[in-house]
Amino acid sequence: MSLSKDYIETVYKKLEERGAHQTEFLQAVREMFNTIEPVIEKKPDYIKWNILEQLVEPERIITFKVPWMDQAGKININKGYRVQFNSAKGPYKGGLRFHPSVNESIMKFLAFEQIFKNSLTGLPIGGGKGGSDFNPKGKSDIDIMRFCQSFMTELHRHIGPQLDIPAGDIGVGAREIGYLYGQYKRLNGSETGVLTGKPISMNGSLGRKEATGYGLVYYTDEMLRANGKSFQNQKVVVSGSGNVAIYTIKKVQEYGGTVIACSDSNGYIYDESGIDVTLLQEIKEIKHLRLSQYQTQTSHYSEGSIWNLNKRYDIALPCATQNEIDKDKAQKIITNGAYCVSEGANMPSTIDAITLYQKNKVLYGPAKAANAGGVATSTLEMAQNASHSHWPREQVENELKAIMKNIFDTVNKTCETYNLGNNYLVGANIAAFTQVADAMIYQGIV
Ligand SMILES: NC(=O)C1=CN([C@@H]2O[C@H](COP(=O)(O)OP(=O)(O)OC[C@H]3O[C@@H](n4cnc5c(N)ncnc54)[C@H](O)[C@@H]3O)[C@@H](O)[C@H]2O)C=CC1
Ligand SMILES: O=C(O)CCC(=O)C(=O)O
Repeated sequence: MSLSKDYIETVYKKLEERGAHQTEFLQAVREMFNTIEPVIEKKPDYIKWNILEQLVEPERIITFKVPWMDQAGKININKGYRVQFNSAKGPYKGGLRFHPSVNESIMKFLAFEQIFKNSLTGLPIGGGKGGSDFNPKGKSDIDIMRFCQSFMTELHRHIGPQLDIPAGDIGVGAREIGYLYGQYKRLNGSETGVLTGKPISMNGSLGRKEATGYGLVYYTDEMLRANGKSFQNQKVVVSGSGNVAIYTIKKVQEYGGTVIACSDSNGYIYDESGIDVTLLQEIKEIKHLRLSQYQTQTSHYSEGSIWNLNKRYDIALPCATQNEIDKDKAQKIITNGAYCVSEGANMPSTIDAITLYQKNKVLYGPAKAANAGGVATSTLEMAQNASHSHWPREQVENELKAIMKNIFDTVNKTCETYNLGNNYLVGANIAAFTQVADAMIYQGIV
């Protein structure tokens, strides 16, 4: 075994021994560690500074109790988290997730991914993530507000515009960010730059809501065009029907593709003539109903995973949740004819699924590059708040487009430098890792 391989495996083994039960976090680290041997080999300083061991240990994990009384007078207790993982590139930045599956492993994997994603944007932001095992599904506005107020009553002392700037993720949209900000303001006074993804009337940025989905399509379009293809006349499957999925579907349609299926956690709709995104928005974004309520003359609803669909399509855009595509589902996607998988969700593909994409020469856009448009636009929101300005939609969208193109160019150039062909996963990981690791070395042992 080479010195660098030996170093990588020693650090991983130690991490595994210390927390074997944190499977999602270990998976995210394994996926990164599988790809960085060439840079560790090239730069002995990474071993000298023990960068990998420094990198996998969060700078701080805040865990707290979130007690709240619901409308019926029942007292509920949830767990709250904020993982402040790495600040080498700037203040901690990353979303909040409210979902019953939330635990420390999921928070750590998301924060770990965020470090590298944020670095790829080229903007001065470190990596963090937070959330709660609170389930917002089916809750009234009053219950959501009470939970958010209690959550922020603790979180407010750990965040700030120069320290840590949370935003949304699964289960946290503009409504939740609004309630969280209201409580922050009661406790600390006006400080608009402390949260992003705010409603527009509360100094949020135009274009933030659409940014992750639009950014995914901009990034994927760059990747397709670099390989002589485009969205034009392509059949596309998008998982999820939340924030990222809806704006992905919208932009794919603008780019000439047809989205034939989308899903929620219960099932999926299939419509060969294309999803009616206006109807989808009405059902999911406005009325917060189940996807089974979507009905047109040509649509069919089925229970189960969308990745079990047996139809021919060209491009798969997973936009729901982690590990939604395992090896068998990846095989099905390939058998259905898809030549491109590009990720809107964080870590939607297992390591075995990724290996299968690579064996079958599937064009693969890894999440940390492909879905970076949301956090990039959050940083544009921070810039607007800090300069007491409000940019027109066109300005935000142009900046987002330029950032996504720049991310693809950086990844592509790294592929050229390291002779990786179009292995964009390794290109993205190496480009992101070197940025963060070099910044850490400049700052010494901190
Ligand atoms: N909102 C943002 O700006 C960003 C979100 N992401 C990632 O995108 C993904 C989706 O997030 P959002 O759209 O913001 O959340 P959301 O809460 O608006 O929507 C989540 C969607 O995923 C579906 N879903 C959740 N669990 C599922 C499961 N086990 N199986 C199938 N479907 C499931 C839900 O039904 C819903 O349609 C997540 O992985 C998130 O981390 C990534 C970058 C930024
Ligand atoms: O907008 C942000 O700060 C965070 C977005 C996010 O959570 C993500 O990129 O996964």
